[in-house]
Amino acid sequence: MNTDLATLVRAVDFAATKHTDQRRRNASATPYVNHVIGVTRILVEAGVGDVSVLAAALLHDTIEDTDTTSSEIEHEFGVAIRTIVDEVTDDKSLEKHVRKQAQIDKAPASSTNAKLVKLADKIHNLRSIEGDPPVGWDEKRISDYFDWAEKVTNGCRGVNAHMEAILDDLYSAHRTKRQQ
Ligand SMILES: Nc1nc2c(ncn2[C@@H]2O[C@H](COP(=O)(O)OP(=O)(O)O)[C@@H](OP(=O)(O)OP(=O)(O)O)[C@H]2O)c(=O)[nH]1
Repeated sequence: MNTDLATLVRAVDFAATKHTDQRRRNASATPYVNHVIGVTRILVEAGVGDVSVLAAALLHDTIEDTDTTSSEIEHEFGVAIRTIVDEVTDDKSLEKHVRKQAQIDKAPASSTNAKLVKLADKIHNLRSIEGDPPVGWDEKRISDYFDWAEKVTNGCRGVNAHMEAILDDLYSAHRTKRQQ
């Protein structure tokens, strides 16, 4: 058996099961699992082939947004994948502004693997905000998200030129749009 392929298929199955009742906040309420699959696709297209990073991308919102525990991830997928998922998991018990600041503060000292997942995650969120924003988000909320995401991803630079170039283009296009 190809164990890397098996790990990835188990991760996508696990994520689809855990996120089964969740939807994104866009108008068409896209199934949540589309986000984590999209994030993983961005990594693959950026040349990332490490199965631990790809599996962690598929699982990156399971602890934060479902009943999944860190030990469950470790039991199912091992320590390496659990470590990356833990690193990119926000502490939802914190107040929103503290949690958002923590992402900015934690980014520079994160592992390379966690930075890769963060960059892809933000690319997917920013692209979807441009084309199909969460319901109720006005121009200011969108701009605030771009500004915050830029601070987080600035702390993740130096790990993947392809994704960093995509982000540069997204931030620059958004600035141009804002000035019009
Ligand atoms: N663009 C977009 N985002 C959506 C959508 N549905 C849910 N989200 C999530 O909403 C978060 C951004 O909304 P905020 O109001 O800033 O944050 P909050 O949900 O954490 O309070 C993102 O999480 P994040 O904390 O930035 O990243 P993550 O680490 O949770 O992925 C994103 O994953 C959607 O339809 N479009």
